[in-house]
Amino acid sequence: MIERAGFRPYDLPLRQGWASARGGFTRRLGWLVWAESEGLTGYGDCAPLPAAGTESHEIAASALKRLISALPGQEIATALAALDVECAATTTPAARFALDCALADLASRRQGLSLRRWLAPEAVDRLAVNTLLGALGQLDRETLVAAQAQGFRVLKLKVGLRSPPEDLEALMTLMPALKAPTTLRLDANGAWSLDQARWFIESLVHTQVPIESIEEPLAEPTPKRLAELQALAPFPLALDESLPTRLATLDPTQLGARRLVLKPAALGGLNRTLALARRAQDAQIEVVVTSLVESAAGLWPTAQLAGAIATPVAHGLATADWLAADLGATPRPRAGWIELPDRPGSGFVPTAPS
Ligand SMILES: O=C(O)CCC(=O)c1ccccc1C(=O)O
Ligand SMILES: [Mg+2]
Repeated sequence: MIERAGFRPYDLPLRQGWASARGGFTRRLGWLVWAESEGLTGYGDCAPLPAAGTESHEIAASALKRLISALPGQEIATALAALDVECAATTTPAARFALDCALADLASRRQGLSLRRWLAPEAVDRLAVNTLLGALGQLDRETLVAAQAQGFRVLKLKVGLRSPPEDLEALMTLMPALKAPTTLRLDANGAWSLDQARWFIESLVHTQVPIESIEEPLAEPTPKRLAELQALAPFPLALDESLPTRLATLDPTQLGARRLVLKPAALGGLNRTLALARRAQDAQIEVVVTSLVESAAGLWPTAQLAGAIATPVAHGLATADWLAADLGATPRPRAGWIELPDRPGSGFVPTAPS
């Protein structure tokens, strides 16, 4: 039975400003959520980011208050099941993710299982991850060389902050610094019209720039437009922040794109993201799991989910270094991989007593 539950706000500064075609931020604000049962504590993180498809902080705060006050006296399994009824993932995904993680952390600790194996017995222990180098226009050669020296094989860059020709020229300039098998993952965050995206992709195809994928190329990503673009691209196009709004009616075979970027904090929880991943994979659609640049309390369960999904594609989980301070130790990439520990639960342990 859950005896106590609570949440407290956090405000973590970034080491450097985050920039994307959908705007940026310089700090991450959220809440550490916890639930206690029989001497164990489970943790979750609620860190809304409306640009990524979550609710606002105001809406998340009132949902958290309501959901957390209902926990004491409930069994963990009952509370988990109640989330499906009482908390619409479509309207409050970040709040639902936080509660879901706290309860799943608690349940898996109780069973002595890592969260990933509690989610899926066939979970893997190692995750390939990309590094995120920020906006293409601000990137220098040294950063590109250093990221490869650290062992990253997929380097992610934000594009669409300037015109497509400027972005293309910057890529051509950087290309000599790329050593095989390093590839670039580009994220346009919905910056382009169909004509701009077509021009950019067709131009790229004539260069030798090794592109791994492009996330959210289109301002209006209808399946028809995406399919037209995808037919031009020898690499996957991916849907990311346009996904949460379409979740209710989502048929993975009808998206027009070959890849989905899954952010469990924007999709409303671990199990429902895992279910979506399975449906996508059954339809030959690749999936990638990424963080919301939230605290370690959210990054750990997100990485555990990626372990449960078990795909070879690099995940966007190397985001801990964007934060100048954190709530606990973070999953650390080494040579382009995150090695998940065997200990029970998500792996998150808060550094200071709250
Ligand atoms: O994919 C990654 O490497 C990190 C996650 C990431 O880029 C991201 C983080 C917060 C909000 C939006 C995005 C994005 O992919 O657009
Ligand atoms: Mg993205």
